[in-house]
Amino acid sequence: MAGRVDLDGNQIKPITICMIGAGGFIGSHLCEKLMSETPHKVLAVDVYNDKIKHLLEPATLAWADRIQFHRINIKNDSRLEGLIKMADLTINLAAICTPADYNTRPLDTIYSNFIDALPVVKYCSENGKRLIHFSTCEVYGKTIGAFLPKDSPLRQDPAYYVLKEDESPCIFGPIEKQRWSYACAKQLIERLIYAEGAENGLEFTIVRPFNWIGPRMDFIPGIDGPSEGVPRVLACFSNNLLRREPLKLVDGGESQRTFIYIKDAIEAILLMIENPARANGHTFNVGNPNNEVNVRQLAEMMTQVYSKVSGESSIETPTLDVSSKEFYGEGYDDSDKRIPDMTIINKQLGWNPKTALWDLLESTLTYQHRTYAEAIKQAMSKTTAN
Ligand SMILES: NC(=O)c1ccc[n+]([C@@H]2O[C@H](COP(=O)([O-])OP(=O)(O)OC[C@H]3O[C@@H](n4cnc5c(N)ncnc54)[C@H](O)[C@@H]3O)[C@@H](O)[C@H]2O)c1
Ligand SMILES: O=c1ccn([C@@H]2O[C@H](COP(=O)(O)OP(=O)(O)O[C@H]3OC[C@](O)(CO)[C@H]3O)[C@@H](O)[C@H]2O)c(=O)[nH]1
Repeated sequence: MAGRVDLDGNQIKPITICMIGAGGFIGSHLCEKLMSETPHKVLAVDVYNDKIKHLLEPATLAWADRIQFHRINIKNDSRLEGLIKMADLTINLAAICTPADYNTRPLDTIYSNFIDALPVVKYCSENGKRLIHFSTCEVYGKTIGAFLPKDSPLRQDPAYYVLKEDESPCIFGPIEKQRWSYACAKQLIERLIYAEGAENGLEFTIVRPFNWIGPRMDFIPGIDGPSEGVPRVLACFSNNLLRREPLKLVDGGESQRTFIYIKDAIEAILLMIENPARANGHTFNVGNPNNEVNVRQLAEMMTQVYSKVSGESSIETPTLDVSSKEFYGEGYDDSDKRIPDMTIINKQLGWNPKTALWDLLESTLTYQHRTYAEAIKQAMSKTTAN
């Protein structure tokens, strides 16, 4: 760790980071990276710590004096401002960010993604502290291309669907499509942060993740999360594969996504943390434009990869079509296609993603199989016995 330098050749000084939402999927990987590869300290704030337990215990771990867990709900805890004041940088990851919640719990979604983030922005601005805020690729909503006639040759032109931080519009559906409650709340907090930068000099960076996936993402229903819960697609499909049931394709599985391996994405965040002069004032897409599939192709690939890592053959009918109303309920809508433009992050931080989709699915599904296969077998045999 000695002699680490930033992208401009300057010595990197150890800093203290207040990481809100540190106990979640991204937070757990970021904490791991900061502990194992940097000298920085982390004040880890969350309501849960299961995903970072391995970093907190035992006290003999090499980084034991560099990470502290604070069980705090940022909705209503006066300790938050003190922690932000103690830190050089605040990273805010806290959010409700599973699509199944956006149309069924729209108020919680809006409060979580806008109202609860307000004090964080305010404390950073008032105390002259730097902020890295996690937004989402969903702020782009639908592509311009989605509104072109199905047979239009313009649909082949990247200008109509590649998503650019400083050019693309944010296109959401009507208000009764409550799916967009999340994207709209994220967009407004981005605008507020930008305005704090413009009017009050807040030093900020906004991150727009494009479907980061990997180990520890969400939960497996009935094992380490509620039986009726609906996580994001990686965990939904992992759950189906582990239980040997068909993978459910919402509205034909036609929506397209680009998936990036969490470990590649975390490299980008570390560059932002350690290169403030290059990252401040910017909004960055963080994704892998080379890993595009539609959801049906994702299901097929996951089925093949899971067979390989588990040694089990796939079931006779591997997928099942379901309507979005049946799966998510009233008010669901979808982003059609999400390809990140990489110009800004490339220019500012020289960062590029590395891992191909097949490879990231192989390491992720190996983890899912090792972590959950036995627990699922036991849970399923109990259900059969009852
Ligand atoms: N994973 C992705 O691909 C992705 C994509 C787009 C945007 N994002 C954004 O990145 C951030 C992190 O996402 P994630 O995938 O790690 O989600 P996650 O749900 O795993 O992590 C969020 C964490 O925030 C915590 N949290 C929520 N409300 C809180 C509160 N009031 N007080 C304290 N802690 C609270 C949760 O307990 C959880 O541990 C979110 O802001 C999300 O919108 C993620
Ligand atoms: O069993 C399932 C689950 C989902 N789908 C479809 O897969 C697409 C992707 O779904 P998911 O990963 O759950 O979420 P989104 O990509 O739509 O949204 C996320 O993007 C970033 C973030 O902001 C945070 O992670 C979040 O909002 C989608 O088309 C589902 O309908 C399926 O077919 N079967």
